Amino acid sequence: MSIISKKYSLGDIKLITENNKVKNPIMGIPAASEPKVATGDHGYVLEDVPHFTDYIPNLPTYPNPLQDNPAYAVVKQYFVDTDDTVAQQIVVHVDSPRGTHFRRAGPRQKVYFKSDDVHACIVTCGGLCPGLNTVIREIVGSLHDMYGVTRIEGIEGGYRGFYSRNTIQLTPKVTNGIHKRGGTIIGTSRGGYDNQKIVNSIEDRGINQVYIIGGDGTQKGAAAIYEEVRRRGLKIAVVGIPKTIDNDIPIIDKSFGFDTAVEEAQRAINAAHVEAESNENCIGLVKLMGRDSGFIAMYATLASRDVDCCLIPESPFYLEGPGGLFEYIERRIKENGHMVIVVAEGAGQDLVAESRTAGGKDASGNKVLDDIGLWLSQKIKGHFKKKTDMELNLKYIDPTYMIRAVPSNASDNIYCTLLAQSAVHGAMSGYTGFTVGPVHGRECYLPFYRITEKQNKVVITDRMWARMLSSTNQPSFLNTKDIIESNIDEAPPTQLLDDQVADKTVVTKETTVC
Ligand SMILES: Nc1ncnc2c1ncn2[C@@H]1O[C@H](COP(=O)(O)OP(=O)(O)OP(=O)(O)O)[C@@H](O)[C@H]1O
Ligand SMILES: O=P(O)(O)OC[C@H]1O[C@](O)(CO)[C@@H](O)[C@@H]1O
Ligand SMILES: [Mg+2]
Repeated sequence: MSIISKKYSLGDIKLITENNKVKNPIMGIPAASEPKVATGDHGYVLEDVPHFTDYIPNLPTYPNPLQDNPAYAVVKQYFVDTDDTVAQQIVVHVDSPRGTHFRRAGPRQKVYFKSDDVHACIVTCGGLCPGLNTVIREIVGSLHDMYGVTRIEGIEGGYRGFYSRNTIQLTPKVTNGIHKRGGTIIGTSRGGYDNQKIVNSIEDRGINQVYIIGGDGTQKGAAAIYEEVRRRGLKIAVVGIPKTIDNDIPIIDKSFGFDTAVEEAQRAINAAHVEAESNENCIGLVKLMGRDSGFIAMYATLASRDVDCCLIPESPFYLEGPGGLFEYIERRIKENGHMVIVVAEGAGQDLVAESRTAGGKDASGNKVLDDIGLWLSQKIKGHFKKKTDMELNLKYIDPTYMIRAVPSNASDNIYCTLLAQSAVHGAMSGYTGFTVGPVHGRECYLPFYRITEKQNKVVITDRMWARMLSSTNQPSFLNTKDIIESNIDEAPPTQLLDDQVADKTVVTKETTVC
């Protein structure tokens, strides 16, 4: 089987199931819901993605048409070696096991589809994000220009579009230039997920490659679509492309659109700073997106250097008393005459809860948050009116939707291009039930469960948060107990950190890391 490196004998590499039962990779095919994990010498672990050959026997293969493409023919070793994998951890110690690896993305020598037989579709789900149109454009371009595929459809309006809307024909002509526009030309939505209706629609339309662009909720839905497709024994590649402006998807370096969002947030922070500087005793308060993760707020703050306080969901804070937010604001205004505060929308929700107005869930089941920006504005104004003789000026700027409605910037456009090309190469090569993304700058195929099992969060015991604190000079609002109870116990995330801790678990050849 292709998951087994040819360099190892079967005795050296074992396919492991979730229950730690070792299966002979030739005799036993893991059930769909079981992770496909192989181990090798020195603690090498491959968390692989499914392939058609796992559940459909005797499939024909074809030479990859890219070998005749003049643009790629000159590139030496253009095709990815089937044994290439990418390490999850790159900071290691001399005695570290080799650790977890993911399959490297890219074109393979053999493909599992004839170009004329491919019938692809693309769907975008969840909130908007800069770069959605670029990914759509580049999937269409990659399928058409690299593999000669001509039947590509856009599913309108998210998951529910599979069973309730007509499709849009996507061609290079239709998608040309869309990367310069924000939003998604095929529309998006929350809710409306019906697994059976979606798979029925895919099957009825004769679609055999499904590209699903969306966040954590969308990827959970994509995983379930893959399971159903596999249960029905269909040769349909189900491919996820992770999208989240909040950068809360684990494993991958960062998500597309995040850079653009941080850049766009600078405009709001600059405006807040101009207002604050020009008016007496003035606070410029900016609310940015980030339901559960404060990456946009943290990176926008670090980039700007004009921010005096950044509040995120991961770092609890309090208003009154010594070491609290009000005390810090009073000091800062006395010293400087003005200040800028950036608050992520999910910050301080425990405080707002006392006077909750929102509540409930959206169509996808996400918690509807109270407006922390408005709440904080009122609290700060109220405090200064009551407790000080200072006339306080507060300018509240809420650019939330503006930072995600813009087109993607240059670096995100390139990022989206690599994602789309990797996704198409993966599907053409027979991989399915996977999502794609960069791990330490290398595009990888990742099993769905690895990116949906938890959310990526800012680690407040990490050096990046310390850099942020030292740039604003704000108090940490934490005591030792808070720090101990914070995410310190969790495995170190991979995103945007420069001090990853090497996995020191001693892993022997027979040990599983699932
Ligand atoms: N656990 C789940 N299983 C199947 N489908 C889901 C699940 N969670 C969400 N979905 C569906 O996925 C789609 C998008 O979900 P959601 O609105 O939560 O956005 P998302 O993909 O998480 O993106 P983001 O939150 O970054 O905007 C919706 O159609 C929703 O019904
Ligand atoms: O108002 P909508 O469209 O549901 O989107 C808001 C949510 O989308 C996100 O940007 C995630 O996509 C969150 O940060 C935010 O809470
Ligand atoms: Mg989500």
